[in-house]
Amino acid sequence: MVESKDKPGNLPWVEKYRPNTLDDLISHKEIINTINKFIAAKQLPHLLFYGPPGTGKTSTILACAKQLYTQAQFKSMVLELNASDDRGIKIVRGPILNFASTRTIFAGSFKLIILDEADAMTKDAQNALRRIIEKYTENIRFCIICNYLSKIIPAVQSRCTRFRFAPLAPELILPRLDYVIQEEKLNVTDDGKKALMTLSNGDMRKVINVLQSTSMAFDIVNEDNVYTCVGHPLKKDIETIIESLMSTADFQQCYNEIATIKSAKGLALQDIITEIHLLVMRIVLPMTVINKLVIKLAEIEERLSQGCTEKPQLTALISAFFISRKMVTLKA
Ligand SMILES: Nc1ncnc2c1ncn2[C@@H]1O[C@H](COP(=O)(O)OP(=O)(O)OP(=O)(O)O)[C@@H](O)[C@H]1O
Repeated sequence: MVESKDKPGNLPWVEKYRPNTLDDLISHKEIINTINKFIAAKQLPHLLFYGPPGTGKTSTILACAKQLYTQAQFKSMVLELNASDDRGIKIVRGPILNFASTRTIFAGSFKLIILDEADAMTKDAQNALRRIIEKYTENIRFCIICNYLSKIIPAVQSRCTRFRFAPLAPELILPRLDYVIQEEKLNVTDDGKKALMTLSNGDMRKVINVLQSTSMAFDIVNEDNVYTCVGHPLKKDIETIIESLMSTADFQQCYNEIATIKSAKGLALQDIITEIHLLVMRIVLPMTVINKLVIKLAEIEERLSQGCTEKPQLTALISAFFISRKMVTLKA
């Protein structure tokens, strides 16, 4: 993995450590093997890559393009369109059609159009695209990249070979993370690495971005510093909040205690609910009470995701715990 050496030092680390070749990519070995075979046989079909962010979709097609074309050919043979470009029918009838309909000067080869974040394209634009995909197949190959397959019309899906990029497994992220740590000469603890991987949910971009910001803000990258850097609740904060919810007798006092932690650490109620949910199963309460509590937590989370303000939802959270405690005392 020598990809960082020839890139300028002021690049964000996600770009500095973007894989240059297909072999540098971690995970998705079956996909990479298949694509390598397509390239070797010079029979690349139209491609459709889908899956969650930061799993290597764009990196894969860029590495393929580097394998297919020399540096001098790259500019004239590859058209890359992403979210910053217009997503309507105009872009299909304009730049895409122009690029697809002009013949390549390199005999025997085809040009490549990379449509990144294609799920943002309008239905009209996608419908216009399907004719172009068919008509110019001899001259052009498309690589359509999206997060949500359902946003791509079936007609476009059926013209492409689909590959799903799953979230990256922690054991695959770890060697890559160690490599970046070693290259950047960082002081990272084991619990810091674990926190980076837990927060990222298999998104390598997030791992590298959070690593970069934490290492810039703190001398050492440990669990507490990682969570503090992204404003995610620390384990000990959640334990204090649960303790307060389970033992404080006075509603107002409980509200004040949680609101103080929230504002001192700049925490979002949604993150607090997610973390409480992970711990709530471990609280010793009768199953019927836990069931009701989990349903209430889900309702609060839903309201927050719909844009409700945090204050009433915090009181709803405290009420849910107070009702559960009341149910326990009534049962006893
Ligand atoms: N499989 C991988 N192997 C090595 N690095 C990776 C991999 N996936 C992602 N990365 C890192 O994350 C960064 C972002 O990856 P990339 O742009 O390929 O993700 P993506 O799947 O296209 O995401 P999005 O859907 O948000 O566009 C890369 O620059 C690279 O540093």
